[in-house]
Amino acid sequence: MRCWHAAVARWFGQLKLAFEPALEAEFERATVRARRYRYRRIGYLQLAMTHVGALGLYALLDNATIVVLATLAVDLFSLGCILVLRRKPGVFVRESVMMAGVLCWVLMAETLSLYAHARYLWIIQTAIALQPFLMAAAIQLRFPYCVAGCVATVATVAVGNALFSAAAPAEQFWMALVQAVAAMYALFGCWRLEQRERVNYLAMRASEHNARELDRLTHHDDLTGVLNRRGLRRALAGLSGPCVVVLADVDYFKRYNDHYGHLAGDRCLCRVARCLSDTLAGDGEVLARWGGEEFLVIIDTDRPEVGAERAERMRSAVRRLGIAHDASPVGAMVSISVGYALGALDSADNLDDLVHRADLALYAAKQAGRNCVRDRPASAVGVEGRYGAGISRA
Ligand SMILES: Nc1nc2c(ncn2[C@@H]2O[C@H](COP(=O)(O)OP(=O)(O)OP(=O)(O)O)[C@@H](O)[C@H]2O)c(=O)[nH]1
Repeated sequence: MRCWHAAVARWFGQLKLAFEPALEAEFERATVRARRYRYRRIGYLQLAMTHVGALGLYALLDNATIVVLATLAVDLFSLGCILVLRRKPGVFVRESVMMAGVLCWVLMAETLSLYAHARYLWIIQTAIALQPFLMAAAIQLRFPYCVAGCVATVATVAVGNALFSAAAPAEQFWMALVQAVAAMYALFGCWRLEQRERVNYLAMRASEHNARELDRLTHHDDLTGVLNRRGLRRALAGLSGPCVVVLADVDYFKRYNDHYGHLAGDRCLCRVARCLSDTLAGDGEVLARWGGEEFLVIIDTDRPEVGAERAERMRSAVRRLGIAHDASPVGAMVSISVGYALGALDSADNLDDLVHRADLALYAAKQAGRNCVRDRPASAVGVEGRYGAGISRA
């Protein structure tokens, strides 16, 4: 019993076609190219089919002029559709034009049926009944437009039959039945195809999201969101030339963890990472978490003074954050020590060498009392002395 209920609920759930509006617009954007391409292809197909159909009608009808005129009308309409589609119209114009293209066929068949011998009428009427099939199976109009198209087709045929058809009432009833079944089938087919397309779209979206997430996890640090080592190597792949490597390390971070707890330590690292990221000047600069509480910045420059300026900017920015660190001997606030080195990046392979040189400078900064900047090799930059008060030169 429950199974039965669940199946019905699932089926009704599947009947829903609509995404929320934002997703609807995204779906339209994602599928519009394929749709335009398919519609154009159908336009060309319709041109070819019109001519094949015209040959058949020529054999059925005595009146050649009306066949030529009807063929010409459909030709012009098909070409018009193709031209409109080339101009990349919005969804309303695009779907309406295609729907009108189908109706054009219906009208042509209705007009021709006026001139048909009574014994051929059923052929033409069946052709009319097949129009909604064409819509659903080949054109695959968006569902609301398919509904409008089917209603318009059935109405056109009903009015045409009532006013002009020479068929007997019993024949008219069977023809109407065939058309109704065809229209229902078309609606169902169109709904099913669009439903599939939507489900596929959602699956594609989910897999793209997963791929992005995998990429993010592989190349970014989970805690701070900045690049990790692997991400940094990828960002540097293919780059070569002079650069400045800046290595920053949070001072007395073990004490911070011990004093405030590991979670607070995590939050502190996140704030420091965001702060360092804000100090980057643009495309030529990359920030990564090198490990634990160490951050690395690569600056695409051959001028050591740029490295000195950027390193000092990082140091003072972190200090300005004003994160309390009661266990730190360096002014009861979180601070970083920074070392930088100028070098040449031949490939991502010699990155370790450059980092090693920056690490030596960082070591010098730690030796100098922390919360300061040093370069590599011995020529220390007394940053506080140069940019402000406090830490002395090593
Ligand atoms: N909360 C937190 N702590 C971390 C993380 N990664 C590394 N640490 C801690 O960072 C601390 C680094 O300590 P040390 O290498 O001794 O350096 P320090 O205490 O900062 O001292 P100096 O660098 O010499 O100023 C260790 O206690 C690590 O546990 C992390 O992701 N989160």
